[in-house]
Amino acid sequence: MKFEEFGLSPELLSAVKKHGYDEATPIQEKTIPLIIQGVDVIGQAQTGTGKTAAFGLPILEEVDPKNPQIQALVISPTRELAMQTEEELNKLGSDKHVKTQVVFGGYDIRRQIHALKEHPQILVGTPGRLIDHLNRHTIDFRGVKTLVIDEADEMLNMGFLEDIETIVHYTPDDRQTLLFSATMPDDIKKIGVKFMEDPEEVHIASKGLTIDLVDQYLVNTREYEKFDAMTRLFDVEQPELAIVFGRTKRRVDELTKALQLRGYKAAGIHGDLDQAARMRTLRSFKKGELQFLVATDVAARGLDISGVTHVYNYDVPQDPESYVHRIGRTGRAGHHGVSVTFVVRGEIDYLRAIEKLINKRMAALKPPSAEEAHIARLKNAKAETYAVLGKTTIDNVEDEATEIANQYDAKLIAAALLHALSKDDERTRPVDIAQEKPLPRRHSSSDHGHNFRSGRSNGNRGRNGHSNGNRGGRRGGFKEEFVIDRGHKPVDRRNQRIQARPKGVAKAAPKKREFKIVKKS
Ligand SMILES: Nc1ncnc2c1ncn2[C@@H]1O[C@H](COP(=O)(O)OP(=O)(O)OP(=O)(O)O)[C@@H](O)[C@H]1O
Repeated sequence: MKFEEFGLSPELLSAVKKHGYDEATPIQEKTIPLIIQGVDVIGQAQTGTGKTAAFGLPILEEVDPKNPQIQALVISPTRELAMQTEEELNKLGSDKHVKTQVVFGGYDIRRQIHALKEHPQILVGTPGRLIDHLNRHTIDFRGVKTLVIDEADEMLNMGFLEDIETIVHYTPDDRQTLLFSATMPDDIKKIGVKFMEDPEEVHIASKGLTIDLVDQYLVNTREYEKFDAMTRLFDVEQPELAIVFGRTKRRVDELTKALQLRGYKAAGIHGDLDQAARMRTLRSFKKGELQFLVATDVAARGLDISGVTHVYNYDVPQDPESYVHRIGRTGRAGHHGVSVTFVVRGEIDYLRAIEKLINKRMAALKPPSAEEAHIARLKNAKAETYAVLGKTTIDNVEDEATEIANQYDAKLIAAALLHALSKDDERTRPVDIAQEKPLPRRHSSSDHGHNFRSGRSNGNRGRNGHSNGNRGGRRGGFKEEFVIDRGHKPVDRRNQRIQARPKGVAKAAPKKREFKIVKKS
């Protein structure tokens, strides 16, 4: 279906064209007309299939650029995703002169307050910072006509739910509410429906939850062999741009250091890094200056980085939905991708739960041996040698080149080049990665990952926030003392409450929250 058929205004159609969109994707085709009609919508479609524009375009259609109020609010789970969504809405709305703004933690709030005085019509934000602004009366949601809860199943899970309830209380009752995600477990959907009125559900039917464009493999391995298995695969597969997911922040730090030690261009991203460092890393990765982005689940949802060819799950994700989102960072917008998930004995139940959710068996991949990896590196070094020779001239190095050629045999010189380019020594350096125990046994393989047996796994130290998926007790069987706005530093909100409501909003202030570590037995 062509975008013209939606009856969108010419300013939006020109922006869509500039964006290079020709045909609407299935989720766009189904949801755009409904949203324009004002219906509440639950939109579920596979990763990378254009859900942002599916809610963005109809919102932009309805926004009045002459009205200075915030007319649409989009809540996102991570800062990076909030930024990306705002950028996309900004581009699509630029010809219509719609003002957009993003607010998230880790940045000077005064600057955001200053920018809010420009009166954006669309605001995108992460829950923690939106609540900060509500506390300070620096945002007013009385003009909100449409509320979007993006990555809705994540946002309505225990870790975020209270924040969402708080924010929703500040928006008008007659607003339109939209929930979007690639995954939507029934129990979470039931919670979402409470914020909606007669919602229409749009589920783009497909064989499975994951995109067919991603070839999904698994590697059965042992914990102590995992890193070598993964790097040997790198040497054989030569991924152009890859994301490696680790379960915890410590894991991400260790993997990043170890990859760097072995000469890979890698950098890590997780919630304990300051925002400037996170953004720097993401920018370098997008520019292709890094080959590997090592990340916790902070990068699992929504991030649209073109050219990601491979996703490696160094640790099997704790909940199956997380798997869908992680591997959805590749195979986007019609491109092909590969995912590899490493599974240690004792975590097979998790693999089965994933396979059940995605309705697909992953193909087992035998990790390359040290010899096979060496041969692959040599093959690449040979290709590189020819490429280098093809563009090398004697200019500027004549004397030195003659000196070396007089002393050494040509074969030896070629061997030196091959050794240097294959990085054989670097690639086999010993590294130090703490061995983690497997995840605790799954309680049930039919619960879609939302009801794990109690207690922490040894690898998941308590306040890891998003990285262990145990934010609110629902998944991990314990309540955390800290609420984490995904990717933010832990915020102790035990004594925090909303102090006041914006004028004229007759909603009860939410109850004081108490977060304690409570191990369920
Ligand atoms: N109609 C279209 N034609 C071509 N490309 C599109 C179209 N709509 C969106 N895209 C592009 O597809 C990519 C994925 O879109 P988007 O990030 O909205 O996916 P998503 O469904 O929200 O994914 P996720 O579930 O991972 O958040 C983006 O680069 C976007 O610009």
